[in-house]
Amino acid sequence: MMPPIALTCGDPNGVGIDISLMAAQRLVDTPFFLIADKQHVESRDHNGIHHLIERPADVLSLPQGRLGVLHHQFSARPTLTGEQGENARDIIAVIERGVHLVKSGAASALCTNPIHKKVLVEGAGFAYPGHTEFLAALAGIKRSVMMLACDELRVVPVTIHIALSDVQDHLTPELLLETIEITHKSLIEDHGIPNPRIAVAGLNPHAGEGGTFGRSEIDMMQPLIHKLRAQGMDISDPISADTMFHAEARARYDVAICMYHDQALIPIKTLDFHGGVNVTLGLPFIRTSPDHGTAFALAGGPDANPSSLIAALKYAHKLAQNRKTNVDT
Ligand SMILES: NC(=O)c1ccc[n+]([C@@H]2O[C@H](COP(=O)([O-])OP(=O)(O)OC[C@H]3O[C@@H](n4cnc5c(N)ncnc54)[C@H](O)[C@@H]3O)[C@@H](O)[C@H]2O)c1
Ligand SMILES: N[C@H](C(=O)O)[C@H](O)COP(=O)(O)O
Repeated sequence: MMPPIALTCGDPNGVGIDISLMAAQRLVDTPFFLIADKQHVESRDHNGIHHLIERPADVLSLPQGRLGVLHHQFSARPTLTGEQGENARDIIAVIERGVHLVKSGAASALCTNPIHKKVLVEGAGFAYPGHTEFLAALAGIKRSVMMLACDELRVVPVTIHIALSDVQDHLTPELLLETIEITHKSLIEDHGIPNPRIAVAGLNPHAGEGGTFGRSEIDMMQPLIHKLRAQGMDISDPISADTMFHAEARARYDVAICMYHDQALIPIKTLDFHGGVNVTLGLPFIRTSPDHGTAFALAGGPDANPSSLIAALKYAHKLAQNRKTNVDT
């Protein structure tokens, strides 16, 4: 049997603990444990389903429907009123602990509940835009890639958490090349797609309209695409982003490489907000996350929907199985 998945609690003022409790009651055959402060979980567990564990493997002997909790001491009780900087260091430490467990083999994959970036920056001087870049640093690699996936679509933003006005400057051929290569490799090795069909979104309206509305497509993207195609990659010319996400267009590719955050995330969160999963590609370990954020207004109540977290745990389980199969064969 594979080790369980390590699930971090994220910001305890967000919905992470609530949806983790709900996921434990609904998920079958996907063992996971939550790293969180036991008092935080106790105060939100209205059905008495959590159970403290000493080590990850203990969760494998719990009855179905129980939530195994690996205690991590936090500085403060969540106020459930929004941003609270006091716990910022502990939130980061839980992510580090999750990574340690997955690197050591005690966990088969890492799944992360949402963090609030501003809370971590202001409360602990967090030096990363999000999990994606922090996990690359903890793994000791230069770059990781963010992909969001649902049944109908996979999208990769090349630039992520930067101001729209900075996108053009950050969009270099090196960044585009690294992003496409990491995505291509992961789709083959982790996702079992032997020859992934890659669609590339243009940066400008109408993909630049032949240079009329911008030249990034002609000067930066096209030469790189020609080179990759000559190497055998199934990759499109820059496509006008406004016409690449309807059903017939989506059927023509396995992943859409998008130039900035919202170009990628608006279509997928519109199509399937509650089924979307955020996956980090290029790491030596598996990491997934729900596609939503901390949803502070819903924390502590019954209204948060656990579907995206459940999808993320299933996705992590599937990728862990694929990696195990690759190693075994
Ligand atoms: N993986 C992550 O750590 C992650 C992902 C996205 C956003 N964030 C962070 O979350 C914070 C809040 O971001 P936001 O307000 O833009 O997005 P959000 O996803 O937290 O909320 C957007 C809307 O969706 C609703 N919503 C979110 N999750 C839901 C759920 N499980 N069930 C029902 N409704 C849900 C919210 O109530 C809100 O109306 C920001 O700091 C952002 O950076 C973190
Ligand atoms: N860009 C993601 C989203 O909007 O859903 C999100 O902020 C997650 O980022 P990390 O996984 O890097 O924390």
